[in-house]
Amino acid sequence: MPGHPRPQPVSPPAPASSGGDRIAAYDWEGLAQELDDYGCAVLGGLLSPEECRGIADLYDQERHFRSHIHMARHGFGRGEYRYFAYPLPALIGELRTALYPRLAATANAWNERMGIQEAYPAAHADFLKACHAAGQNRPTPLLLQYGPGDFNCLHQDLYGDLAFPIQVAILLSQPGRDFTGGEFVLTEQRPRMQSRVEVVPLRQGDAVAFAVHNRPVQGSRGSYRVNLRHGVSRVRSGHRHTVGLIFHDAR
Ligand SMILES: O=C(O)CCC(=O)C(=O)O
Ligand SMILES: [Fe+2]
Repeated sequence: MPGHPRPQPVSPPAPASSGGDRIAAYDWEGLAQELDDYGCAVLGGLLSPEECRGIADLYDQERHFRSHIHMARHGFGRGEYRYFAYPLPALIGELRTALYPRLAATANAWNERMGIQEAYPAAHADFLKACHAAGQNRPTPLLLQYGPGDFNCLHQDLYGDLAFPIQVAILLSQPGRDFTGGEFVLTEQRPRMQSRVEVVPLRQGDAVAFAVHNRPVQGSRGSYRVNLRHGVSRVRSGHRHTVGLIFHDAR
């Protein structure tokens, strides 16, 4: 149109990189240090807003899931979630497989410091084989949905004897626009001391990796073991979706 700058041709969107490439691009030395220091670490911008919406939209498509939990019925809080069925959506499966070896390095170092004999294999497929041999066959990645007033009580996602000690949650909604409140929180119970709390600020598409159960903390006289729980504070308005990536299968 005369007098108007010509719109630039719209270039096709860059093809999304695979889950594996994305995970490899993070500074894992830095993330491992954060996990050691605080029991949690944030992977900023793991998913694009479009991917977040695409995954959140799966919530109403029954065929992707094996079970549906209403948290209030179990005393878990208020809100609901669904466990994915196998096969997992491709991106979720790729991210879980690619995250595992990075987190296993930290998990193995923690076990050594805590005097726990167990060592996690380098490949997720091998860890899943061990889960299956222990009778834990059901997939645990989940999609959570919170509305106004909903919250997730402090808990630990342990589903059998075999448990991988670090898990990941990805925020799919945009704080401030889609919801308010609904902060991800972690508590750390320390032996003979008062508990410590961590509130993790997340943007849409950010992931937080965190200790599920126990981790070692460096004290002035060696390491001591702390007991963690995670949860979500009350959603004050709007709707909040997250994906949880748990690395052990469930009994
Ligand atoms: O909704 C959240 O941020 C936490 C969900 C959760 O408990 C989990 O992924 O295990
Ligand atoms: Fe959880």
